[in-house]
Amino acid sequence: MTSATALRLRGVQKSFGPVVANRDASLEVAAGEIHALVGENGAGKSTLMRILSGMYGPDAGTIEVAPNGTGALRDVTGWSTNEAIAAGVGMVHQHFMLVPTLTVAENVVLGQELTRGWQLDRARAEAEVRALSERTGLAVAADRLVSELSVGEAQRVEILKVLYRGARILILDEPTAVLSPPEVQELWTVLRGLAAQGGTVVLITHKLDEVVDISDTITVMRAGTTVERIRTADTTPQAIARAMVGRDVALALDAVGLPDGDGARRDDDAPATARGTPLLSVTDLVVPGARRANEVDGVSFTVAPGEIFGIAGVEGNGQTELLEALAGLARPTSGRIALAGQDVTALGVRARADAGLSHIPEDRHRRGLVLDYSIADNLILGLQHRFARGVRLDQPRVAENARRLVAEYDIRPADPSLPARALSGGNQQKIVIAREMTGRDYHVLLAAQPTRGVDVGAIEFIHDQLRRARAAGKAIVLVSADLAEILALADRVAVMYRGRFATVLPRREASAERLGPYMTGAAGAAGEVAA
Ligand SMILES: Nc1ncnc2c1ncn2[C@@H]1O[C@H](COP(=O)(O)OP(=O)(O)OP(=O)(O)O)[C@@H](O)[C@H]1O
Repeated sequence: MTSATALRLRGVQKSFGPVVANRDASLEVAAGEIHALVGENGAGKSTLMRILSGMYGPDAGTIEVAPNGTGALRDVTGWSTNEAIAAGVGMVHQHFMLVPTLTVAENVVLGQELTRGWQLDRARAEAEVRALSERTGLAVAADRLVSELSVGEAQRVEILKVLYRGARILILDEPTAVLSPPEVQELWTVLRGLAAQGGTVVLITHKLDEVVDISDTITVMRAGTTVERIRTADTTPQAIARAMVGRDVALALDAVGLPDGDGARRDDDAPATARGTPLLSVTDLVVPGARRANEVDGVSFTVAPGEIFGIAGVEGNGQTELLEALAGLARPTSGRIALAGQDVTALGVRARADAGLSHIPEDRHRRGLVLDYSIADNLILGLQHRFARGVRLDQPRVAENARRLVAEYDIRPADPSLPARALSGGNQQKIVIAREMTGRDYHVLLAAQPTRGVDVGAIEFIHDQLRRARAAGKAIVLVSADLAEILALADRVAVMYRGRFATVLPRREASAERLGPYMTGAAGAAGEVAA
């Protein structure tokens, strides 16, 4: 490696109470390099990067950084986030840290306010954010409220915010978990541009095809420590997976988007056609929204027992609102939703759950978990009435349920009394999946980004659970930004574009090549051709 070292971490140690998150972890990245940090859920990746970005101080070890990614290394051990930002080190977190009541532009300039007199110069902020958005190719509407954004859009705002602060060492924690393939390509262009100008990128991702695609070097973490450093050119996704997990996970690899012809596994156990009266029937559904007059603009479909209905599309085309309306979290202005023959359009969340609906929400922090509750309590969230004895919870049953699910879903650390907040992102996701797939006898499962942030081993497991649910005759609506995931699981695939289904295809006719133009609006219903 001829370039100068941009950052060096040595012997980093960090514990949270009894949990050792990092032990003797080391990392070295050269300036101008895109470096991937990989490892199983809970391996300690986020913690290590939070230490680098000043969010946590290490218990032991040293952090050295070349300010602005160039020049001599400086010992910055224990620095604050503000000091890190001033030295050009910025981190985009896995869970968003934006202020929902402010606009996109206000969030981006927050802390670096452009003032006019006493007031924020909103027009200037918006103009600057628009210019940055154009320069980087990260499309956002500068004047929109953050509370109205989909997770994919919020992700772009987080990246813009860090770039606005002049980051030269950019740390991204699973940035592509909610991005569709074209959005991922856009992000790669941004990162390559940054690296070409001498910037440095550390990327945490579970998608090993991305690692091979974008990184120059890789560090593998296992159980809190860094176990291997690899040059990307010398490795394969299979070898990286083996280093991460310590066993062969070849089966899961094609389901996470490794190219094999059309980029997805053929699902041989999929039923040729699912039969029977639909368990979910949606007719002319219209949901109002902030971006467009109708976020969901007249959508109709049915899902039969034993069928997985996949909804693909670029984030922000109404998928979020569609699922929220189906779950009872958003009110449609017109249309009808029937669940196992019962009209549930006017029912609330709880009544729909009782009618046989389960929901894995896309935003696990806002909708899926109470972070300060224990793992055990989160595993019965919304199901408390089923665990009641008189007016109290039947604690032995709650504990038994937690013990069983923690073991079955391999939730780590395996201590049900820990608050959900103390778990890594992927382990938090496993809590939501475990609860929604086992807690009630459901007919219909709404699964939004079900494998977001989970590692290859866990993806394999979750996909298996979804296939089992299908085999047991459930109707499943799967929304995923990951087209490979949709193609691996769905029996039919709809592409959502600007609030409508641009196409619905049986799996055997769906491929990345065929669906791509519908996702970008280049092809669509009535043969419209978008500008
Ligand atoms: N604030 C915290 N309080 C208590 N424990 C924590 C905290 N943050 C992390 N941990 C624990 O430290 C370990 C490492 O977590 P970390 O988030 O760094 O893992 P990760 O590799 O980023 O995982 P993932 O891929 O799931 O995001 C986990 O066991 C986690 O439960």
